[in-house]
Amino acid sequence: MADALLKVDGITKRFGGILASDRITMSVPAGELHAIIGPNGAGKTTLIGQLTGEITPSSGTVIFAGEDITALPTYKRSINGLARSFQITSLFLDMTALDNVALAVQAHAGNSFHFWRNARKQEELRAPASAALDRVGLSHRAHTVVSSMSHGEHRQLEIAMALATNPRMLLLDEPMAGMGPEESARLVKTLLELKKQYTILLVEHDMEAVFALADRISVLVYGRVIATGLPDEIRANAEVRQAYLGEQEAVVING
Ligand SMILES: Nc1ncnc2c1ncn2[C@@H]1O[C@H](COP(=O)(O)OP(=O)(O)OP(=O)(O)O)[C@@H](O)[C@H]1O
Repeated sequence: MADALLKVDGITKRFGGILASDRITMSVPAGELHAIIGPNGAGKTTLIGQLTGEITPSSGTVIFAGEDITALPTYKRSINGLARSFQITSLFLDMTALDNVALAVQAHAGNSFHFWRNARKQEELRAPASAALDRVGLSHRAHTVVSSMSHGEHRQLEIAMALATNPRMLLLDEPMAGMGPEESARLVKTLLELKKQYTILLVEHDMEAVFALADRISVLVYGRVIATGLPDEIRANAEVRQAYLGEQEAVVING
């Protein structure tokens, strides 16, 4: 797939005796929402970590937009346009939603910005921050202090912070985790909009969300990709059903 935006070639990661990534090869063309599913401990977070640069693979390469980024640190990958949604732990709880996103814009821009220095620079940070909040449906909460927002809103805010870095591709690690059905449904709607503009890699346990959103799905089991395909192909795949989807059958079959 010559025009893949992201190409992972033979990524392997060992933690002592555990093979957390076992020669993972996959590619995500521009414009695709690619979901990674698999049971607990399958190696999904380890894979994402190797894409963001937080974990160094034992072997294999990661190519993004035609460039070998395997050895690049996280901040350089972010500058290249590969953005991971921020973690809740990185939110400043006593600041407003808008200021949190503005700080993400500033962090991405590096030292060329000094956040509180003058009004014009503040506006340069706040305009893209405001646009990012709008894209995740949080405009009405822009001036709300983050500590008084719900868990679901925090997760939306993390995505807004990733969007504020003007990425080409978004890496989302379990964005629905800890959400109730209503919050999940709202986030699915948001992601349906975002997928029109961004290439997205989504790790998610919520099968209803995955099958509502994914263009293609890869299934990881014991660090190995056992299947990649269209949602219908994954639903029908006997090995996948046996390894993983059996327990999710009601959702998947009716999905
Ligand atoms: N830093 C580490 N040191 C040792 N073992 C690790 C480390 N990180 C992950 N592992 C192991 O690697 C395997 C894959 O873990 P990983 O967290 O990537 O799975 P996962 O699919 O994200 O799981 P979950 O769905 O529960 O989040 C597991 O066996 C885990 O215990």
